[in-house]
Amino acid sequence: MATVKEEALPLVLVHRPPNFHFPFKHHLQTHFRLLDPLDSDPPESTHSFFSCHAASVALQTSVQLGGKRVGIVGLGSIGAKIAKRLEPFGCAISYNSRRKKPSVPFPWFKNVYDLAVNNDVLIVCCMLTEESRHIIRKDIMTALGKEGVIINVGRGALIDEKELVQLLVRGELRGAGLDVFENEPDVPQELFSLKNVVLSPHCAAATPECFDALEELITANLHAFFSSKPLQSVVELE
Ligand SMILES: NC(=O)C1=CN([C@@H]2O[C@H](COP(=O)(O)OP(=O)(O)OC[C@H]3O[C@@H](n4cnc5c(N)ncnc54)[C@H](O)[C@@H]3O)[C@@H](O)[C@H]2O)C=CC1
Ligand SMILES: O=CC(=O)O
Repeated sequence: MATVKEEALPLVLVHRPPNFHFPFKHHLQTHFRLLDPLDSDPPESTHSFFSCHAASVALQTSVQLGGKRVGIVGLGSIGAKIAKRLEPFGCAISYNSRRKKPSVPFPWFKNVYDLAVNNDVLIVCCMLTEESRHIIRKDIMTALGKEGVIINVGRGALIDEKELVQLLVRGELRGAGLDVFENEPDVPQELFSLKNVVLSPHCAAATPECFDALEELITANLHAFFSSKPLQSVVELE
């Protein structure tokens, strides 16, 4: 059997191209379920502050999406599409990324603390690296304030989960929508009994359409690679 020396293998990293269609309906359902009090049909796997309570309770505790200041942590492929869909609801979008993106019209905050101070909602969708681990620390969540809502569809370890749970338990955050957890599949028990939290089991991308699209992308990249053609969505290492 022919063998290839490890050092002879070229390493090419690819990621999803900007036009890669994730099932954003699903992603945004995750967000809107938390933010839209009119949503009355969450899957059974989730419990919702807004939808699992009597209408009278929900009325006192509803959050209106329109007009909210939404800060996006990581304005990549997913973040940009979330912004595009939130704008028509009248949300004021701003973002944090390592560098300002010249083609993006939204205000950029150089650090996550300032983003938190200036927003009502934080949506976390940056990649997890050593640099971004616990990018959402206690002081960031405290800066967001008691009326603040945090949504995480990126990776659990982007948020200091212990601190998040404590703040939610003590009512020092208004709510959270979490698709990802720091030690999956373990989810902190406290979260299950909180009424101001929406949980989903890391399923924001789990649709047949998404998996078909991923398969197509991987196949196209392999074809391109073995025919010495340009690959789609090559990761530029900085
Ligand atoms: N919950 C789920 O099912 C899914 C979760 N994901 C997660 O969402 C992440 C984002 O996905 P895409 O938007 O497709 O990736 P992307 O690569 O297009 O965007 C990631 C963004 O994060 C930014 N970023 C990296 N380090 C940062 C830092 N230290 N501070 C601020 N921003 C930083 C990058 O500049 C980039 O704009 C993925 O890395 C993955 O972990 C992705 C798909 C499904
Ligand atoms: O979490 C899922 C992913 O595709 O990344």
